[in-house]
Amino acid sequence: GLLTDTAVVANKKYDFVIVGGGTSGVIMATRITEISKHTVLLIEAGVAYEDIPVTLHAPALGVRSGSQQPWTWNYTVVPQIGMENRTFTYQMGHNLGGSSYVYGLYTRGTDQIFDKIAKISGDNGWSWKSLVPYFNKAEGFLKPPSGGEWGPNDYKLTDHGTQGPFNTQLPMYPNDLDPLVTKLVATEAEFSKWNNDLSSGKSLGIGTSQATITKAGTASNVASGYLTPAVLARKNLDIITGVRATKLTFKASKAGPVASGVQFTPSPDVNVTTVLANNEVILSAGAFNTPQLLQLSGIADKDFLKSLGIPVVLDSPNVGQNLRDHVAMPMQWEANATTTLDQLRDPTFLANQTSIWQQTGKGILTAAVANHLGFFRVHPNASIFDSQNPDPSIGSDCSHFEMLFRSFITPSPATGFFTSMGIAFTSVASVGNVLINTTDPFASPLIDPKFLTSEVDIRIGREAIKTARRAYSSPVFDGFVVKEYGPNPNAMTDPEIEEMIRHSGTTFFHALGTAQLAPFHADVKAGVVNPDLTVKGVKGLRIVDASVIPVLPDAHPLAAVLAFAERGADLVKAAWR
Ligand SMILES: Cc1cc2nc3c(=O)[nH]c(=O)nc-3n(C[C@H](O)[C@H](O)[C@H](O)COP(=O)(O)OP(=O)(O)OC[C@H]3O[C@@H](n4cnc5c(N)ncnc54)[C@H](O)[C@@H]3O)c2cc1C
Repeated sequence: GLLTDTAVVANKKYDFVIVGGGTSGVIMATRITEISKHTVLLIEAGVAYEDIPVTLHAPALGVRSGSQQPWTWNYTVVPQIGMENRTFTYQMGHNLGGSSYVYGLYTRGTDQIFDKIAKISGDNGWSWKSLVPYFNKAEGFLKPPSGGEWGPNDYKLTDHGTQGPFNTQLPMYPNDLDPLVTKLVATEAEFSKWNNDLSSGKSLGIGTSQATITKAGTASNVASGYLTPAVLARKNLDIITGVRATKLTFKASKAGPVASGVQFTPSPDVNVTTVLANNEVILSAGAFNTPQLLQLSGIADKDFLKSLGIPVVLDSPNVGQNLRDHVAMPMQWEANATTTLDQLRDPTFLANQTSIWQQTGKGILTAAVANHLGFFRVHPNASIFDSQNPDPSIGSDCSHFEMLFRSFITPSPATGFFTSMGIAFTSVASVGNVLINTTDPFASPLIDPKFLTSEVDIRIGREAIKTARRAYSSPVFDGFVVKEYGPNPNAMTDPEIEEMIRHSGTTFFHALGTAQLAPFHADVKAGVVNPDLTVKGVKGLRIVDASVIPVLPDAHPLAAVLAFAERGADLVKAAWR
């Protein structure tokens, strides 16, 4: 059941103790407890699903949930040397359901990414073909009504799951941009590649987005999707929220350290409670907190641990390294429109729409982050790659950047209506890290994506911005797009555009890779976990979350995280048959 009292679980033993009730942790807990002999405790630091205000489950409002809330971690990255030493906030989910709820686009990425992961790990189970059943297992795609409402072609499903707990669907709320994007595809050669299904494994081209929205018009969330009343009623599953895991405990064995349990506490001034794991401790605390917890527990580079006075349990130099993330660059234009989401800044309009949404699950509050998006490679004539700056994309089908056609900007200025192009650099060369600088488990780890420290990322970004401007300068948008608004419409030359990127770039919130997987035969110098996600050099410890994914998909990564967790659960079931 759902617990909040630490006394209930103190000194109890479970077969599996899962740390982090986010995207991956919820899936792990749900799937493992399908086997009735396995007992599971899921520990979540953040708030219960019910404690997220109801209106934030409206897709268009969740987007605006912002930082400094009980349901987000409110992290800030360290000053970014590639970004004029700026910092920016990083709102990882701090709630049962984790980061699955905070935004809302579903994209699986290009097949070559997963085939590369299979190659790196020496495990064909991580290939695109092997993962499709796991993508499908998680996904509950709500089929669009037949007919050609979305895009120039009828929407054709390739291989999607329709029975899974995590709902996806085509956008529920059309906007003024939709017919214009369709026309752009039909009339402009550069943008003529239409993609019927951006999640087919081939992602290049413009297509209708797949949004993480439920049938009821709420934002999809693993907590509401997986943790049904029947699952919550399972006798072999306990979930405790509002408590933070502070350390893993170990016992010695001939074969090396064995993870034996987890210490946790609701706040720094309350003594820790220890809970023991018969079979495994599973870390699903996400790309920042999983490496933090490993480091606090003595699993990291030994010299680094010694510098902080932490006893070394295992010298594992890659813990916290290989942080990968997408740079985001929002480009904004004034629009000759009255129906963009900017309307929501009017309190009366917002109140009316909130009531419509609450009563019917419909209306503008069901609007997706973007109704159309496109994945692109840089123009072949751009010749931006050379021996010093090789192409960072994983394969020739992978995108270099993405453009989201959006019918609003955030924060919305006091007056006026806007349209924007959410740009992400989807093939990124810069690599960062997440390292603690204190033994205080309540302190934030130092999050350093090292954005724009690779020259090639700037070059790709410049091409992306020029491409976005070419798109919105098409005559197709005459009468709708008025003029460029931000972040710097005067940045025209390459050095000016570079300055704009360094000055205004931020994250697309797609961090992963900080406990990357490596082949079974390779030691800790190659990676943190084995292909079955067990931690190298320790027994009884597994990591299942975004941290293990060694290559950043050229897409929004939630779909990949869902698939990794679904397979991760099968790997656990197979190991403890
Ligand atoms: C703002 C934002 C927007 C995003 N938008 C999209 C999008 O539109 N499309 C997309 O595909 N992807 C998106 N992503 C990325 C995607 O959501 C993540 O990659 C994915 O959810 C990560 O899953 P996870 O299981 O690794 O971690 P999470 O889902 O973050 O789960 C980790 C959980 O562990 C808990 N936890 C952490 N430390 C502790 C501890 N010490 N003790 C107990 N519990 C702990 C956290 O509170 C959290 O609930 C977005 C991410 C963010 C942050």
